[in-house]
This record gives sequence, C-alpha cells and structure tokens, in this order.
Amino acid sequence: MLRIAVPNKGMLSSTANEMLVEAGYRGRRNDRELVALDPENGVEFFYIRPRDIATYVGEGVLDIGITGRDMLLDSESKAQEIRALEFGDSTFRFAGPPGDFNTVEDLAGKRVATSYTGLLEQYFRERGIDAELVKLDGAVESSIQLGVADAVADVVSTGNTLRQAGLEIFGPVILDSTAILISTPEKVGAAETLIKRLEGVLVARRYSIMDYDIPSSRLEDAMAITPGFQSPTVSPLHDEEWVAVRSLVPQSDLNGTMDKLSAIGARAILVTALQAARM
Ligand SMILES: Nc1ncnc2c1ncn2[C@@H]1O[C@H](COP(=O)(O)OP(=O)(O)OP(=O)(O)O)[C@@H](O)[C@H]1O
Ligand SMILES: O=P(O)(O)OC[C@H]1O[C@H](OP(=O)(O)OP(=O)(O)O)[C@H](O)[C@@H]1O
Ligand SMILES: [Mg+2]
Repeated sequence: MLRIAVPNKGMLSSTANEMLVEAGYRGRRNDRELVALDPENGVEFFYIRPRDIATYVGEGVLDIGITGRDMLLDSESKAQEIRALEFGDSTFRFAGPPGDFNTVEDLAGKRVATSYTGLLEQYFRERGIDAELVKLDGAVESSIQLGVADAVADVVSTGNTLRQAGLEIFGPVILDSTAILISTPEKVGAAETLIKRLEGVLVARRYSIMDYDIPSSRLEDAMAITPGFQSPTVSPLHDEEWVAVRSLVPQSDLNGTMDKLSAIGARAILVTALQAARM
C-alpha cells in the first residue's frame, strides 16, 4: 500500500486534493479527515501540515508527498524533489521598511523575522552574512511594526500582504518556490503509477488537441508550428494534395497557433479539450 502525504491546510491543500481526484484517486471528504484509505488504487492518504511533510517522507514513514519547494529546503529532510506540480508558485523575498535596506549585506547585525529559519541560515552562511534570525510561525509581516525585527524574509505571491504592512522588497530573489512531489530514492519506484497519473493531469491541463487540414506542400512548415510531443499524426485525405494533422498544442497560445497555421494555408482548424492523458 503506497502511503501519500497531502497538505491538510494552507495554500496547497485544495489544489493538491483536486489534482489527486483528477488523477483518479479518492479525494479528501472533509477538512477534518486525517487519514483516508483508497483500496481500489492501493494507496493510503495522510493529511498533514505542509511543513511536516518533508519530515515524514524523509524518514521513510510515508512514501511520497506534496509540499512546497521552500518547505523541503527549509527542512533537514533527506527527501528529494521528484517534479514540480505547476501550482502554488511563489517567491521567497526579503522586505523591510522603505529605504532601510538596499542589499542583503545591509542585513549584517540586523534582526530578520521568518518562518523559514533553516532556509535563511543556509542562505546567510553561504554568503558570510551575520544576521540574527527571529523565528515566527506566521504573519511575519507584522514583526517589524511590533519591534521584534528589522526586516523579514517571507513567501510573496501577489505582494499584497507586504504592501498592506507598508514594507518594500529588497535584494535578490532568495528562492522561486512551487508545489512539488517529494520522495526518497528507496521509495520513488513504488510511486511510479502515482507520478505518471499526476503527469497526465498536468498534460491534460496544459495541452489541447488540434486538428487541421494542410496542403502537403506546406506540411513541414506546419510541423514547425505544431511539433506535438513526439510526432504529430499525419493522415492522407481523399484529395491527395492535402493531409490531415492531429497534434497536441499548448493551451497558452491556441489562437496564436491557429493564426500561424491559417497563414500558411491550413483549413478546418479544430481544437478539442483533453480530458485525461498518459504520456
Ligand atoms: N500566497 C501564496 N501563494 C502561493 N503559494 C503560497 C502562498 N502562501 C504560501 N504558499 C506556499 O504554500 C506552501 C505552504 O504554505 P502555507 O502558508 O500554506 O503553510 P503554513 O504557513 O504552514 O500554514 P498556515 O499558513 O495555514 O499556518 C509553501 O510552500 C508556500 O510557499
Ligand atoms: O504576496 P501575497 O499574495 O500577499 O501572499 C503572501 C502571503 O501568503 C502567505 O501567508 P498565509 O496566509 O499563509 O499566512 P502565514 O503568514 O500565517 O503563513 C505568506 O506567508 C504571505 O504572508
Ligand atoms: Mg502560510
């Protein structure tokens, strides 16, 4: 039985659960549920705090988990990133009162509040900066106003929380974070089906199927516009001067792709949503 760790609350929990449901697993039935058996799929889900997931997976008690890259790096876990899951994007940044800091070196001798002391200790150690870390559980943006810190290091998405606290970002991006699958080399093999299913969900979310007819003489140009994943399907048509093409295309620029195909003579361009995929 594969044991999977899923965030029980916070920014990643609902999307992580939705992805698992799309991948054919039993979802979490209510937000108090801590363990759920999915015997049809041979898996058991453990709903735990996102911050603790790297610990359980790193110890080998749970086989695979979904957490944030920042949380994995903040932990001392042996777990490794298997792949990004294309949600929960954020950056990890320094911020302070406007004008107080320009560079990270300005933090020497200052107090920096964060929930990610593991990550920050390593960051300062690597750069030889001697700053004092103030460990807080959350809402670190208030720490400066409350007088316990001079600067903060925290997760930034829209930047609204920092703006509301009257703080300004400074220094380079500490980390680009996103939701990831984590596991250990000993356990990752057993999770192959789960990984493949989740990759299928990502493909279905990212791609659509595009069908079109094109004069055979323009086929090579069309292949350059819609190269597909491996190689598009090309079928003969009754009119031998034309062929039909079916290819996977990124959803991000469907209309741009259709414009380009149309400009080289493609006709009857049809786009169909992908419901599921296994690559
Ligand atoms: N506003 C956000 N946008 C995108 N990702 C975010 C945001 N806030 C947090 N995250 C990411 O979500 C993951 C879990 O953080 P989250 O804030 O949900 O957990 P937490 O701080 O332990 O829980 P809580 O905030 O409920 O106490 C982290 O990897 C973090 O980078
Ligand atoms: O840039 P924004 O879009 O405003 O998002 C960033 C905020 O989101 C998270 O807070 P969360 O709600 O998880 O609270 P927490 O600080 O208590 O973890 C994070 O800690 C930031 O405070
Ligand atoms: Mg949080």
